Amino acid sequence: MSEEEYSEDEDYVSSEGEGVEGTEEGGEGQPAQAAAPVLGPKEWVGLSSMPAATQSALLETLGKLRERNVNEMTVIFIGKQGVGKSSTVNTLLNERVAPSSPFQPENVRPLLAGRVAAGFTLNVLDTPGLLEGDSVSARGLMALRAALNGRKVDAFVFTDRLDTWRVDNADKAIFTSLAENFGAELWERTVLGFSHAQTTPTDGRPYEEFVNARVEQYRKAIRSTLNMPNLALPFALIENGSRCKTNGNGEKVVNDRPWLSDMVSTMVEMACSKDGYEYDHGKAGKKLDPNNKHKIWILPLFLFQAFVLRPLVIGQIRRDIKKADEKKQRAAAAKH
Ligand SMILES: Nc1nc2c(ncn2[C@@H]2O[C@H](COP(=O)(O)OP(=O)(O)OP(=O)(O)O)[C@@H](O)[C@H]2O)c(=O)[nH]1
Repeated sequence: MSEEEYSEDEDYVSSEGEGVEGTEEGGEGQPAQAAAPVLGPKEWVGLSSMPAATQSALLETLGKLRERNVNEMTVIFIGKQGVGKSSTVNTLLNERVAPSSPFQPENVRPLLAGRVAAGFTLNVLDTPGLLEGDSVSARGLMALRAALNGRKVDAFVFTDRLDTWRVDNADKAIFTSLAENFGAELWERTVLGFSHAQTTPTDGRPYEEFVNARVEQYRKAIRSTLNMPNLALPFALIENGSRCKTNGNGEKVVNDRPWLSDMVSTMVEMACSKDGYEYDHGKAGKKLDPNNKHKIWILPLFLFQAFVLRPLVIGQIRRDIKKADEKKQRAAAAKH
């Protein structure tokens, strides 16, 4: 299996190299083991086995960036567990770079795969799920931070399933957490990716209407949770299942549209419309450290204790001692 893993020093590390270890997360989002040797991105071999129509559509779309003298695009898949992030990375590169399984969700991630075609480098990052039980996963956030550190990201693909209708409090907690830890800028560069898109609406309504309703539900939830009513949040449909329909050109289609080239086109539009996202380590690092949470109160509390509470308590003790002494003296005087 050809698999590349993320290295903190912004390089591409192939697990096929000699003595290369995984990048299991250590504390503070740092990989526990240094990975070596360092290799450059590999040729995008999976592209050549895609249908010719998909190949030319992808090269034409990526060519829009080349026209702007941009030779690289970095996209990162984020979202809950089991929503299809790894599968989409694999489908996009047409290579099994990210292990995807319904039973073993906790793979070594973040994972970076850099692939070069016609002088253009496509960097794709897969990250662990952002939910742990009912709460936002600190491990997931740290892995995302490790993936973002020192890297310019052109588009985030916030992935979820098209065929589930829930956007619950846990989802909203993820929206908020991402904004708090990585800035609202992350959401301004986010494409909503809906997997399991080859589905039949259960209520019998037309497919497009069904898709629009799900997309609008999601957008509304994110915009209102973050109080960002003007977030664009373009969307892409994804179908990684082996039963995905194909058109006459052999391209995988959803609702008669070749979804893979449509998805890449949406990513490229995002990359063209905004400067790449750069993570502010100092700012966000503090948020992720639970020990920093209440540090701001340490000094005021100390001063309050030293200059207000302590004198008050000592004063009260002295008064009590004085009162007790006076009482004793009065009792002794009464005896005589
Ligand atoms: N039918 C269908 N199945 C999908 C699709 N995307 C993913 N799956 C399946 O859903 C399961 C989970 O997919 P993954 O790609 O591992 O999901 P993930 O988001 O990477 O999950 P974690 O590793 O838990 O973070 C796998 O069994 C996939 O085969 C899709 O678009 N359609």
